[in-house]
Amino acid sequence: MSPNGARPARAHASVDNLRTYLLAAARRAPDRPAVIQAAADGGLETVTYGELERRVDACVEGLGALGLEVGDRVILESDTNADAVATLLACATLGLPFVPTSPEVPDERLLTIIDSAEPALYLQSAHGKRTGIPESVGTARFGPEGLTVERQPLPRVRRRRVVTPLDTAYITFTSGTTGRPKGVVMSHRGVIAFLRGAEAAELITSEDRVAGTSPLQFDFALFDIGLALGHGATLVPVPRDRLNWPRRFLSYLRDTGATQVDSVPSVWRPVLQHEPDMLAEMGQEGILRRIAFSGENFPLEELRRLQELLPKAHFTNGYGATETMAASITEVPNPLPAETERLSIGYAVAGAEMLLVGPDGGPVDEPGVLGEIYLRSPSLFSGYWNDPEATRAVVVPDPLNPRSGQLVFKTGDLASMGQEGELYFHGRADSQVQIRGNRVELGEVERRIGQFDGITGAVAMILPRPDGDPLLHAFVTCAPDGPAPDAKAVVAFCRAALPAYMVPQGVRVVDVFPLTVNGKVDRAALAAHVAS
Ligand SMILES: Nc1ncnc2c1ncn2[C@@H]1O[C@H](COS(=O)(=O)NC(=O)C[C@H](N)c2ccccc2)[C@@H](O)[C@H]1O
Repeated sequence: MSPNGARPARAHASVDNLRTYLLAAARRAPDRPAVIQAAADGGLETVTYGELERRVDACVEGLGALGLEVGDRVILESDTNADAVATLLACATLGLPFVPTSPEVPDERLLTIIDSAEPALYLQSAHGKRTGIPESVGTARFGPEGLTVERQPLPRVRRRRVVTPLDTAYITFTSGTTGRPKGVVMSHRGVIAFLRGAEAAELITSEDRVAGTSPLQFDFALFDIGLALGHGATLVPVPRDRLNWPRRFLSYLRDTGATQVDSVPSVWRPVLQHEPDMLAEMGQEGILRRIAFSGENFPLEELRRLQELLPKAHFTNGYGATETMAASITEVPNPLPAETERLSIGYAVAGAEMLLVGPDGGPVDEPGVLGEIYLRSPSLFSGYWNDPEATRAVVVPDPLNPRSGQLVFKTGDLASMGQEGELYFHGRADSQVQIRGNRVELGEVERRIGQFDGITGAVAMILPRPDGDPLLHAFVTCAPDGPAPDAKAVVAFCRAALPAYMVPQGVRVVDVFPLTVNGKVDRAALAAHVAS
């Protein structure tokens, strides 16, 4: 018998733990819908807060019998749905960090994550198809009635008796520009500090139905789960296959009664291209109260078109990194004023603060001057999994008061400040390059190209060349019914308005922009186009 008896450690109900925070509504109103989702028979299924808590406890019982220790990692592979939410809350109850992944993640990437995280257990749903999980990892399937164990986890010594707010809620592996994935370790205290700060933005009420469109390994999905359940509202996970068919996507939003849609900008691109009329109908009915987006800049031409179709909707720009869950939530005026050339990322959520720091390491406090965003936040991550060096590079002493011991997050993002101290995003610091000694504003190049008749989207990027100046290249999408724009004409159009060093040397038309698994424009894939 282990020293603290057979009972696994638990979180005290009165302290910050993802389970207690997200199931608070279950005690207040157990019969309210927590999740509305696609059912196996093709219809819709409603899972109430009471039923969700029952499923959580069934999973806690199954997990508790495996003899795992607080801190043991559990890979959770699933689409976003009620059972995935119940399983991650069961992990939280027992202090088991969940590592979210989804069925679309390729085998070798999952194996890389398993190699790094060394999980005790791998969980997939009853009909999950993944095979080849290493022998060192226990395997089980989760469902509404709890767990079905296939392979017991290896026995481990257990010493912990209590799950504390500092313990890890989840570890999200980001693609990491260096290729080796970095595990962002997020504590219960960090996640809940962010969700509490987000409450002050008053995005939703308990009457809302929040449609989430992100895969589980993208913390936007965890933001949707946290926002919806934290407010006693209803989460409406949109199945992946619905996202690929605009008509089916819009029908699903209508059938589920979604009042808000949370997504990366690219989710709207096919809808704008193929189903503007259906969207306009829904816009007139005013059923979509809010469109919330995050992850990357929303191209202004596309955002303006979306606003024209949804004149009654509120638009919200969520900015920030997984390392702090997010940083700011900013209302975007609808319609966007004609002269607006750059979206505001406003001010940090309640309880946090965005600082602008100049190249000299000192504060930037004059409007219009570029600086790097440093974020002071209680939702700062615990560090990168097993990578103290990478952690030290971004978790740094407060630049304004280095002796205080307070640590802030060095975001790697550039921004400038407006007249009221609100911030405007200018891109990644590491994507700022000089061409012939001039800093290139890729956003400006993209905006100019986007104004060319018939072009519906533009992505500009710098391709470093071994010998000589980097190459400025642009990729464009165009209206399906229009003629493909002539590359030379586009270059001339840029030359008429941009300084020479910001005129792209090459313009290539693509059908659609390639996307990463999280739905962001896959710039590496575009760059490979040019290399080929
Ligand atoms: N609204 C933006 N405009 C423009 N560039 C952006 C924006 N949101 C991120 N980014 C960029 O994406 C980076 C962070 O990427 S990430 O770690 O994968 N996290 C995300 O993309 C989503 C983020 N965790 C989140 C989740 C939920 C709500 C809000 C924000 C930022 O450093 C920015 O460079």
